[in-house]
Amino acid sequence: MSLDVRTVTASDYPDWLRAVQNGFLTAGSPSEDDVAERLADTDLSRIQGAFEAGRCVATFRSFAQRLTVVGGATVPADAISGVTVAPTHRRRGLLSRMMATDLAAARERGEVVATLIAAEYPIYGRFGFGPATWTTEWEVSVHRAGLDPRRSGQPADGGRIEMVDGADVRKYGPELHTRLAALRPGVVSRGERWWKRHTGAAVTPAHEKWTEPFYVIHRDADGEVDGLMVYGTDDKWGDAKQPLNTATVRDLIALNPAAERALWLFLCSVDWVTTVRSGYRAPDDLLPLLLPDPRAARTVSHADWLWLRLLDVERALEARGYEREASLVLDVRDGGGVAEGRFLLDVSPDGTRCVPTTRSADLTLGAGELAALYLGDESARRLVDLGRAEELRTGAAATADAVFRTGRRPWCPDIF
Ligand SMILES: CC(=O)SCCNC(=O)CCNC(=O)[C@H](O)C(C)(C)COP(=O)(O)OP(=O)(O)OC[C@H]1O[C@@H](n2cnc3c(N)ncnc32)[C@H](O)[C@@H]1OP(=O)(O)O
Repeated sequence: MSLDVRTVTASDYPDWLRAVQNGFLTAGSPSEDDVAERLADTDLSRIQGAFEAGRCVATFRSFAQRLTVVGGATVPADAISGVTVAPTHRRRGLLSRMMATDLAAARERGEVVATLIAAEYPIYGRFGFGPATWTTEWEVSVHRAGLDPRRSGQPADGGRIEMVDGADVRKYGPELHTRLAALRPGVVSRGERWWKRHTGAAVTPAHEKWTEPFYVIHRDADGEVDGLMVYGTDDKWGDAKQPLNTATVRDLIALNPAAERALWLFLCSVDWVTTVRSGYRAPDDLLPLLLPDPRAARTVSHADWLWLRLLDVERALEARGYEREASLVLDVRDGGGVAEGRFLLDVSPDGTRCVPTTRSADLTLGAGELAALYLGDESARRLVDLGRAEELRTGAAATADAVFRTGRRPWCPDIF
């Protein structure tokens, strides 16, 4: 039977969406409302499908995104999502084919990186991606945390926590997120639909159950909104009538440590809440260490999160900021792909320059390893010790670490 791999049309879209849903192991088809709402927010020219006998058997989607890099600039990113191949058609190269088409188009459009959240670790390294941010989720036993149970949920520094509703979150959230993006490498842009979906103002897919969460904002002492938290609770009680609620954070944006601290302490002060589940946070979030007893926070998940693929090494390395001056020659291996080459990174008071060079290399590494270093999270020394990078000049890994690494780790709050 012949297989047609092509760009999807509006009439293909319901079946394409059904294939995505089924590929992610949810049976059935999406509702007409869900299809219509997603279609309105979709650039069909960036959606690929493989069709056989009139049925979609593989899916691939990309969309325009901005990624914050070290120093606060953003670069245009090719965000990849909805990658599925039906179990009947796996391991015949369909993903490889659609990925090659998409990355070539992204490079043509001038996008600097490609981004994705990997369903499984082993899938995307072969396509030049590397894990650029990691995430940690904690579960806090509130009674063990050593917090004074008599304290109020309000901060003592003049700031204020207010309970609000979904419409307030749609009002304050986008600007807060934009301000967060200027501060934190790894943050990716959020469209309007994200805010609607996460505040109950969009159609809920038939297979998902929407429950209204609680919404709170934090104001600083001048009344300016500088934090936001969305959390749900589960209404659990013990046999002897003890409250045993778990509060699970769905979203938490804090523009400064005071707001971050106030939001966590607020949640740990809600009566009946005995467990706080943090949601996916930066591995160096303030949460565990701000508690008097950080061991009350058990790590329940720690894993790779945002994967990156550099599409334009020169623009990518010139876009980010560096803590110190440097001159480093990187030999990047990319299987002949777009990141392949030898590049001189020159950081000086006059600015940053990254250009192809014939000078001898200091460090040689794969495209995925360069992606892992790019936002400052990975250590060049560790990559050399793992045998994934080679130091051609003594001290080059230490220089790379001094140049690339950051004080706080990059973090991507979103899944897409
Ligand atoms: C960004 C996102 O959307 S993440 C979501 C990814 N999707 C899923 O996890 C849904 C379930 N899985 C699938 O739909 C499919 O198995 C996919 C999309 C992961 C892979 O699609 P395929 O068409 O089978 O991949 P393709 O045939 O191009 O494989 C290319 C290579 O990757 C390897 N590979 C593919 N998937 C995996 C995997 N899950 N684990 C390990 N290796 C893998 C293949 O073995 C092949 O290796 P080879 O070149 O050495 O032979």
